[in-house]
This record gives sequence, structure tokens and C-alpha cells, in this order.
Amino acid sequence: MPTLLGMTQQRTIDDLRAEIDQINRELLALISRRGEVVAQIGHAKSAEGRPNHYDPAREEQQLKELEKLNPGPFPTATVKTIFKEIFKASLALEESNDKKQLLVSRKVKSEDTVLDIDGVRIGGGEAPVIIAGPCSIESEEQMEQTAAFLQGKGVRILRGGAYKPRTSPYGFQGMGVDGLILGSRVAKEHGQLFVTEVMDTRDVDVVSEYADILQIGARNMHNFALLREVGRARRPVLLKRGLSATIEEWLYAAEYILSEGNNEVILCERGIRTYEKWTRNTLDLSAVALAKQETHLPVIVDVTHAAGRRDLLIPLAKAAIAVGADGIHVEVHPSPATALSDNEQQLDFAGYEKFLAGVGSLLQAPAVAATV
Ligand SMILES: C=C(O[C@@H]1C=C(C(=O)O)C=C[C@H]1O)C(=O)O
Repeated sequence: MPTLLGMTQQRTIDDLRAEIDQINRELLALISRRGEVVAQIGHAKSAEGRPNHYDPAREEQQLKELEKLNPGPFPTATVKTIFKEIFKASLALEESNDKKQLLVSRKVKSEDTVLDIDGVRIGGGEAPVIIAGPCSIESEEQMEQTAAFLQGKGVRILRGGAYKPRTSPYGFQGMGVDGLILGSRVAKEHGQLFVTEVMDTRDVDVVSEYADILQIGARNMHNFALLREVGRARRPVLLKRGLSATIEEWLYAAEYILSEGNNEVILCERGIRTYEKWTRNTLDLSAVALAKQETHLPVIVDVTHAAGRRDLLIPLAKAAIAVGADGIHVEVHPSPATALSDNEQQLDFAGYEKFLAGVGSLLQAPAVAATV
């Protein structure tokens, strides 16, 4: 029972809440000060080149100390839960500060990167480029016909796979070096740049010898050794987004290349794996808009792999250009029905003509500026 004296001494809820408000202000000031110190630790770790900000041993040490010091009334488990939240937020702060420093980020370089590869300009609001050609390089005749046809349509970048990442090890694996030699020669003869995929660190040198642009395929987007290797090659890189890669993972993959000194990276959205079955992949247009917003790199869209079917190529290409894509990647083959890979989705020459007519003037117009 409180005494009369005790009751007169008891503080009102309003009064107690006023004290809580004051404590909150002090806590906030302390947490913010802690955050400032954490940020400094984060910068120091980055400067030292430490691969990780997370330091579980350091967190454990602090929890042990807090356990010893805990005066109550909160049980130690509760104190630990609260501090673990603080560690988590601190770690996120360190990592997000790091992200602002990424070489791919617009925060580091605000103006668009424009690639000029032998006079072919990609990015920075230039008219969207077209990269076209067969899935695989199969024969001289096939490459000659395709290159000549595409040259007639003003296509300056010829694609063709010499090393093919096939789902089955028994599927056609590509012509290898013979394909590189053929693709490079035919492209040159038709005033085109040659882009082809490199799948193995051991092939980067030979592919660089023949290709004007090295492609990293979706399945290799997480192959960090290969990313580093093409980062050291003196060739522009077309980096496809992985099948199930988040935008962040895709941009980090590009960062691997830039961090080795190669700034000439073209990002390529090619659809991601979802539950949808009516398309081969799901074209992620937000990824295109976001990549344009977050990075200074050119972004193109591979409509062929995104759709996996010919009847959607025109609307998808239009949509891609509308959200700011700097180019379109499309597969064209003289006879898709007899192609050694991707029969279902490559366009024949008549199909490409229809595609061009369908996308129309959007291809001549300067790319839509990314609205930030
Ligand atoms: C601040 C640091 O980085 C992280 C955050 C910690 C913290 O908030 O105390 C502790 C360890 C790290 O996981 C650090 O290493 O000291």
C-alpha cells in the first residue's frame, strides 16, 4: 500500500513520458553518433580492401561485454536482441555507403558512358543500336548471307556464337576457334563489329583476338573469375543479366569488370526466370529503367531470349526503347527451322524486315532520356 507521502511523491504519467521523450532524444543522438563511427570504420575497411564488412567475432565480443554490464531490468536476451538489431543496421549502413562508391554508379560518374567502337556509338541518348545475327555460327554460307542481309538493313553489329553454353553436353557446342575466325572475317567484310560469347577464362585471349565485343552470357554472369578476366581484356564487354540474378547482382557483376580497369561495359537485360510458361523468360523492364537510373552504363535488351517466341519481338522492342534502352539484341538466321540452336525464336530475313517495320521510327530516334 503506498503511503500518503509516497502517493504525493509519485510522478504523473505525463511527467514520466516527458522523461522518456528526453531519453529517446539522448538515445537517438547516441545511436546516430554510433552510426557516424560505424561509417568511419566502414570507410577504413574499404580503404584496406577488406572483402567483408561483417565481423561476427567483433559482434560477439560486444555482446559478451554487454552481458556482463547489463544492470537490468531487461533480461540479457532482450539486450542482446536490441544490440543485434543495431549491429544489423550498422552493417547495412557500411554496405550502402560502399554501394555509393561503386564504379558503375551514377553517384560516382553522373554522365552517361558512351562507347565508341570504331565509330559505332552506344549509350548516352544516341539512336538505339541493333545487335543482330544467328544464335550459333554454323557455316560460311550462313554467316555470309546473314551479314550481307543485315548490312543492307544498316546493322553495324553482327553477333554469332562460336562457344555455345548448351543445356545438354550433347547439344551442338559451337565451332570454337574456326567460328571466331569466320565470324570476325565476315563481320569485317561487311563493315560490322563482331560480338561473340566467351565462356571460359582460358579462351579470353583468343576471343579478344577476333571479337570486337566480348559477350558474357547469362549463365556466366556469376562466374567471377571470368568477369575479372574480361575486365583485364582490352575489349568492350556485353554483360547479360543472369537467369535468376537480381539487379544488384547484375550491377555487382559489372563492377567486377570495371574494377579491373575495363569501363566499356554494356548491360543486357534478357529476361529472367519466373513461373510464367508462355514466354521463355520474363522481360524485366524495370531492370532496364533502374539500371539506367543507377548506373552510367549503356543498357540494351535482348528481346529474342526474353520472349523465346517471335510474335512478341516488336512490342517488347518498342517497350524496351520506351523505357530508355540504348539498343536491341535480336537473333536472325537465314533458315531458323534448320538452325543448330534456338530454332523457335530466331527470325528469318523476312521476319527481320517485318520486325524493323514494326519497331519503325523508334530505332532512328534518340533514346528516351532516363527520367530520374
Ligand atoms: C562497425 C563494424 O562493422 C560491423 C558492425 C558492428 C557494430 O555495429 O558494432 C560490428 C561488427 C561488424 O559486423 C566493426 O567491424 O567494428
